[in-house]
Amino acid sequence: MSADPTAADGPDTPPTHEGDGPLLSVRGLTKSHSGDGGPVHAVRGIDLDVARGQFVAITGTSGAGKSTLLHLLGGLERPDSGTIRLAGRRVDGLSEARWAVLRRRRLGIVFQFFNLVSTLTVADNVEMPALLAGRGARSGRSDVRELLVRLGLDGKRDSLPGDLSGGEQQRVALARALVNRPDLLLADEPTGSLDSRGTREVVNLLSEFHARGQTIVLVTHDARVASAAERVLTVSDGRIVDDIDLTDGNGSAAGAAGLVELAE
Ligand SMILES: Nc1ncnc2c1ncn2[C@@H]1O[C@H](COP(=O)(O)OP(=O)(O)OP(=O)(O)O)[C@@H](O)[C@H]1O
Repeated sequence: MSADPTAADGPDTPPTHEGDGPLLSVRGLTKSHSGDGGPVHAVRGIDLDVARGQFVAITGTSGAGKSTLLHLLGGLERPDSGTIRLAGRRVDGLSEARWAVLRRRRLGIVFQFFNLVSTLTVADNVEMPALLAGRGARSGRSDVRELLVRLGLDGKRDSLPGDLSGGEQQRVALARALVNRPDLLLADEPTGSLDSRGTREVVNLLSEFHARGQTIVLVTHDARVASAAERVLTVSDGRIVDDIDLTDGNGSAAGAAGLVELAE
């Protein structure tokens, strides 16, 4: 992995080596939104470590603060206090421009609504982040081809997003998020607008990428989706109130049961 181009550390930050410690480390994270009746304390002091390769699902009732937390982790919103470290480097104080670089090079983000460019083909949508990250078109294209094949979308490479099913569009969004081989995939309700078939497709792909070592942090309302993860956090009123390890002790997700359920 190349040196972090976005280093935001001040002199107080001890040097760390990538690979040491958790991929993601959050301490004392808080965030309020301004609401009509005063500040809404969406995130109220979250501590969280996510190991490399871990698949973490964040669940909780509506308004619990899940999306705000995910947005903070992706630099889409700024914390009021607390620290976020990615691969040992503090990133919470990065400028907009540096967050943009970080997102392009090291993060993949998927949302409920796929945010594809409607006038670009599937292949061009997927290739876009590789081009934006300054990777040569040729290496970008071979990665795009490989991803489209792996995601079962090769036959759709020249289609426009509007001609695809919801599940297919989310697979394109997933391919776009993964094309730069991100350290961390963040997903906010990625199955929230899909039917059960689309949900199954996306969950199976997430499980497959996790099995290949992809670190994933996913927000979901859907217990079946959460059960594909190996660790499930419950957020309530801006705090983590439960942290369950679903692995069976051998490193494999007990959530395979969830996949079976989805496949029926
Ligand atoms: N931009 C905003 N401005 C004002 N309040 C906000 C904003 N975004 C979120 N909130 C409030 O912050 C709290 C947490 O919202 P958040 O969207 O993080 O919760 P959530 O758990 O993701 O909910 P849902 O599952 O419904 O998406 C809620 O009370 C919400 O109304």
